[in-house]
Amino acid sequence: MSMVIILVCRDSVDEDAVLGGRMADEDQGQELDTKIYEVRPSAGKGFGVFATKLITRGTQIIVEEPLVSVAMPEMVAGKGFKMMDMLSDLEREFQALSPEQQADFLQLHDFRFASEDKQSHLLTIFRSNAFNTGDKHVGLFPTIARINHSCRPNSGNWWSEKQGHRVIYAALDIQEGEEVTVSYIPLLKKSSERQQRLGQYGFTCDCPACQSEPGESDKRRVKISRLLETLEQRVYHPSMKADTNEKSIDKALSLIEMIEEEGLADYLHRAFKLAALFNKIGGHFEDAEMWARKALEILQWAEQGSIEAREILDFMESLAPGNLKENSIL
Ligand SMILES: C[S@@+](CC[C@H](N)C(=O)[O-])C[C@H]1O[C@@H](n2cnc3c(N)ncnc32)[C@H](O)[C@@H]1O
Repeated sequence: MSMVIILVCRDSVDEDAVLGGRMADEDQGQELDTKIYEVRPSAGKGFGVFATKLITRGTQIIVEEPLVSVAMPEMVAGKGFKMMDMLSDLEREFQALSPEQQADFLQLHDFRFASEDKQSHLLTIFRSNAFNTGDKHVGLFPTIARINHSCRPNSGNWWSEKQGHRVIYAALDIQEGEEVTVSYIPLLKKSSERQQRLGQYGFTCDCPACQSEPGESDKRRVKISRLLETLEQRVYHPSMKADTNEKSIDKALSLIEMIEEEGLADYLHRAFKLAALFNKIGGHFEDAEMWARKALEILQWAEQGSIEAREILDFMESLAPGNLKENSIL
């Protein structure tokens, strides 16, 4: 749902250490269980985050505020972010940290290209680990930074503007001992494009999607991407023809199936929402409510009162018999 903007981390860590993380989320009135994960070495990937017991889908695994957050540097087409513009902000933020926090920062992965041997470590560590903190800022989350990438991740990743924290939640059941994974990049791309993006992080992904039968997964992802885009446009300009809307419902259902087959759980809420909207347009209010409820469930795993979750709640309210004559989609 929310995405890493950054570059790479290198694979040279002190493999003796096992780290813990901050796990209390008082704002959401929820005590998170500190023992559900541990940070430990992950073969060939440096550190990783692992489930220490079954983590059922929907569980918030990590809720973390950024240690530092700075304005996003300007993006230059074809060249990426102007990282040097960020350095002075980063140095100022770093100086304001306690010695322990500075140590937490400096322990994180530090990927640098060969041409960067003189580059500031603050900058390369930050670049290797940072996640968005809103549309215009980017920050460092020391525990979340230990989560490795998969193109078929088992966890979702959400920035809460209201709470000022990032949430990692289980999008699927995660078995005891299984590694917790998120995606660093947009996933509705072919494997070759994904690998190119991940090259900036200094590794080649060997997740099940990247190892699967060449072509199959790529084709499905391209199809999912096109269908999502088409249906998300069409739903706000629905056809007056009943059979066209019925076809859109079928397409939304096949979208859900493809997303499930491809193991992209983090994209499901968008497809559920489409199924809900097209069912309402088609006058199938019970089905509309059922799909809306599924979308809401996922959105609420990440954040109870988000704008997106409230939109779905409003939609569900609009399905009540007295409200239907309004005839708006949401
Ligand atoms: C944000 S850090 C993740 C945590 C890191 N493994 C650590 O030890 O702190 C990103 C770095 O982890 C490694 N990494 C992440 N996902 C990986 C994957 N799927 N395969 C291999 N290495 C991966 C790469 O070195 C990457 O630059």
